[in-house]
Amino acid sequence: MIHFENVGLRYGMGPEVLRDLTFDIPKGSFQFLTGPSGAGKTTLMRLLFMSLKPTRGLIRMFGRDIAVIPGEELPLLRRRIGIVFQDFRLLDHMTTYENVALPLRVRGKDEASYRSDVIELLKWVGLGERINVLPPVLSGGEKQRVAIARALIDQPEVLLADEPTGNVDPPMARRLLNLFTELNRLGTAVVIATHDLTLMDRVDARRMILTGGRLDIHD
Ligand SMILES: Nc1ncnc2c1ncn2[C@@H]1O[C@H](COP(=O)(O)OP(=O)(O)OP(=O)(O)O)[C@@H](O)[C@H]1O
Repeated sequence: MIHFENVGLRYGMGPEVLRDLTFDIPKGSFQFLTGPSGAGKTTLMRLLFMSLKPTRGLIRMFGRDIAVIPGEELPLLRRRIGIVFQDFRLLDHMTTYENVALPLRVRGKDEASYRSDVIELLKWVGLGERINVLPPVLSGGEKQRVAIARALIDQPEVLLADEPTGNVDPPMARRLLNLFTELNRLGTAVVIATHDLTLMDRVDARRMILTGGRLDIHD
């Protein structure tokens, strides 16, 4: 579903941050992306979301070479991907409920068809009491859970989550991990960037380890 071949990336005239990355993300697979701080995890997530283009090599997303995809088609391809950014990127003028419902609204779905699903998911991530508030009054951990709910609500083909448990306590981290494994069971390919070893030890999943811009994969 996603294919990288000899991919390299540098920012501006700087050194290569990612080097010679060759790997596949198969349909329905589950993988952790890990490595020391500054190794390039967020950069790789941005390549996977097509918000950065590689400076060399080939990337195929859903069978298409991203170098030749017209810019106006990218938003459509990105809709097949759920993403949790490290900085959450919630819309501050919309309530928790509206933020989570947004991907469904963008698709033109009728609110009556999804309202109860959105509320159920918000309850599952512990935000049942925060449904009608605006993001600026939420804590960091609450914002993170809204961002996760928004990424999951439409059962994307791929889920990319950058440190999705970085702001929550261990029981909530386990609960969120259960949500990711359940989504994966339903067919979504999941990529979770994390430093959290105890989290990784809970799932028998592929580990993609970035060190100094190079990738090692342990199946
Ligand atoms: N916009 C940018 N311009 C220039 N250099 C950048 C930019 N973003 C990241 N870098 C550099 O690229 C390297 C990889 O950064 P990246 O954020 O991808 O690492 P990371 O593994 O996600 O780190 P962390 O675990 O601390 O979040 C770092 O050396 C960083 O300084």
